Amino acid sequence: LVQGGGGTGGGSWQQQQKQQQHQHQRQHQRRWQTTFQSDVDCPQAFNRARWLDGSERVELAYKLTGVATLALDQQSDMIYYAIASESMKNLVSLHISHVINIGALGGFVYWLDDKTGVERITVNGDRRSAKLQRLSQFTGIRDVWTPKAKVLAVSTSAPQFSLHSSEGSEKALVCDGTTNCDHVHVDADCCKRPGDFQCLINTTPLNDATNDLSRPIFNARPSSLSAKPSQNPPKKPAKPLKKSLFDDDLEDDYLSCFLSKPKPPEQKPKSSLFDDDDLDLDFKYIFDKASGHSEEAEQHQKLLNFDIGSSSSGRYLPVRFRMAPPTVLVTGGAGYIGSHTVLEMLNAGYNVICVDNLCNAYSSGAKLPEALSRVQEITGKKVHFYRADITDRDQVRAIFQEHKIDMVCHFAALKAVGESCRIPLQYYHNNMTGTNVLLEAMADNNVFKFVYSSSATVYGEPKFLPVTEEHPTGNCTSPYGKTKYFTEEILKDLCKSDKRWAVVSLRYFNPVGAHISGRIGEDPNGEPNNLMPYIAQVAVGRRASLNVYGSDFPTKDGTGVRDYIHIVDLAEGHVKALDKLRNIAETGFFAYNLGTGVGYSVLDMVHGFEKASGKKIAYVLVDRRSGDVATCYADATLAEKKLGWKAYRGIDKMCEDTWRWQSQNPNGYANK
Ligand SMILES: O=c1ccn([C@@H]2O[C@H](COP(=O)(O)OP(=O)(O)O[C@H]3O[C@H](CO)[C@H](O)[C@H](O)[C@H]3O)[C@@H](O)[C@H]2O)c(=O)[nH]1
Repeated sequence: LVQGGGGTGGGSWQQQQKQQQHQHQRQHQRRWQTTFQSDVDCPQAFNRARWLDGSERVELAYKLTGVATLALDQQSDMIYYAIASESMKNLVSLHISHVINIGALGGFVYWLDDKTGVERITVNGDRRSAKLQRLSQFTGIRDVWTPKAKVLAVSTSAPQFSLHSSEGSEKALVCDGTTNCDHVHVDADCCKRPGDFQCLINTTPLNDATNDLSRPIFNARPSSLSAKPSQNPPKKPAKPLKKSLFDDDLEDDYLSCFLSKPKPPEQKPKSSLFDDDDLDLDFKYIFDKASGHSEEAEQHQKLLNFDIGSSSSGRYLPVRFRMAPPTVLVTGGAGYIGSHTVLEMLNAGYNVICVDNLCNAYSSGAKLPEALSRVQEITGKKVHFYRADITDRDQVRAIFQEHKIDMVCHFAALKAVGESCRIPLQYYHNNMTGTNVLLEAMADNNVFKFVYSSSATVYGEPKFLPVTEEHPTGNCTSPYGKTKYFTEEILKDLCKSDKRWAVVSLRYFNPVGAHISGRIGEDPNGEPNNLMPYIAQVAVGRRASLNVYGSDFPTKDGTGVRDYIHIVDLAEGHVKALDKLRNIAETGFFAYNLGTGVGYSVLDMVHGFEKASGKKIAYVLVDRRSGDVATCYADATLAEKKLGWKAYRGIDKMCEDTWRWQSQNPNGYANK
């Protein structure tokens, strides 16, 4: 995955280090023409790599991120060095995505696939054939082709961006200034003509009269470029090339591209880009439509996680944009937390593939487990589902073979504290071996972004409150808790051993509640272990009364105090974690508490539920349950700071939503 231009990076870095940057710019004015003027987040790797030149810089970014970054403007030889160098040997495909920088091909996208070397180049636009063929000869790359790309452009710091139709004057897409534009508003009236589009990266507000919006950056019309396969394997250069690969008429070529008036499409594409009036098209949709057939659509999807190049003019700025969402494998996706998270992920535009062995999820025997079928019904989006066990290596590998997975969100685990004391081996096998199998399959398939479903249980008995992420971990009493703790340790070791891993471990406090629709919720097998489903089942008449474990804790009413968090808040936390992983090249292990920071007692929850349901909850005060602590609640400020996430649904909402689910589904999904 590559962002082009010597100026990879963005303004957060620039803002922090303006002085250094100016110095850097002066020093490298010729070599690195691109300036850094956007306020988009600058991926960490780019920051770290910024003082290195040439292929060194590229290689460093690659090592740090597993993502190839080619930074080039006038130093196009760098492509050659980078491809030929040892550290890039795993590259199989190169996508030349974008042309902005004067005198250079401004953006290059690589994606890793296999360990066989670069095999394919794709390019957006139709003006690079000579260069690509030369690149093909130099590298032995077998296939050079041009997809029918429709190129999109977005702005960063500007309050709006625009994508113009081929006439160059009408607004096609408008998005309000965010750097992460999954969904854009499409003005269907001016998007109906098929085929070609021009990009404008508009760095100033649209109402700025000085900004000429009709000026195209380049023409993204497809061409029929193809190069002959080369028989020769890639050769390492004996010495650096004297001439640039792309030193011929590039600048002219670029300029003509930049300034030329678009030609009408040579042939009518099979379908219009925007052949309906849907005003909420997302980029994936656009690309699926644009590419006309599935392989190209799939290729396009691979190109979507990149930051687009920058220009030295200051007029066109580096942009992070996404034309289609990544594909996330969700293990345990049919469970309580999994299904709610899948729903939020779909709403956020992710493609989701679920795997679940259904050991704790209801299925009527239909293709989809009931919870996921309802998630599809609520979202109107498709979920791919595999009934499979993550401890089964072959099954897991088969899923990775079948799909191009970008990230993994791992919920699949056994979770009952008491049961884990009775059958610890099953817990260790399922929770830890399963995770190892998954991680191995990920690494084998070059997938290194992982969101882990952890728990406040890793803190053991709190030594201080609220519990921050700095609180020591590992003092867990149950085998279940230990599996969460050990897995976190494995993940930390993994991140230390290989800098490509980016892991977010989310430490949940006490998830409760249900989706507002009342269609999905918590449906435990047998007698509930946890408080909220127990209360709900008493309210609905399935159980006679609640046992309140302990009334002599040093708390306001003697009952245990916990940090209950609404399941939808929790699910949104996962989406934020995925967003972080997909947008930032930073790697390593990160743990965040997901809680509200507020503690409620057992009796608070009972009374809250009575209020929401209008039902009396019968309860009996009994002895403490072994292993229960008096009070536990989170400091969740780190998640707010780093993920931009905060829980905002309170106890009333938690109880209301649980009741809606339980009263509409008194016997859970089976509804017997
Ligand atoms: O029938 C019940 C069930 C629970 N409780 C009380 O309700 C509170 C919450 O208990 P839960 O079982 O709902 O939740 P825990 O805090 O014990 O455990 C939860 O949070 C832990 C982390 O703190 C782990 O993640 C664990 O898996 C998860 O269930 C505790 O004071 C408990 O004693 C009752 O009084 N009666």
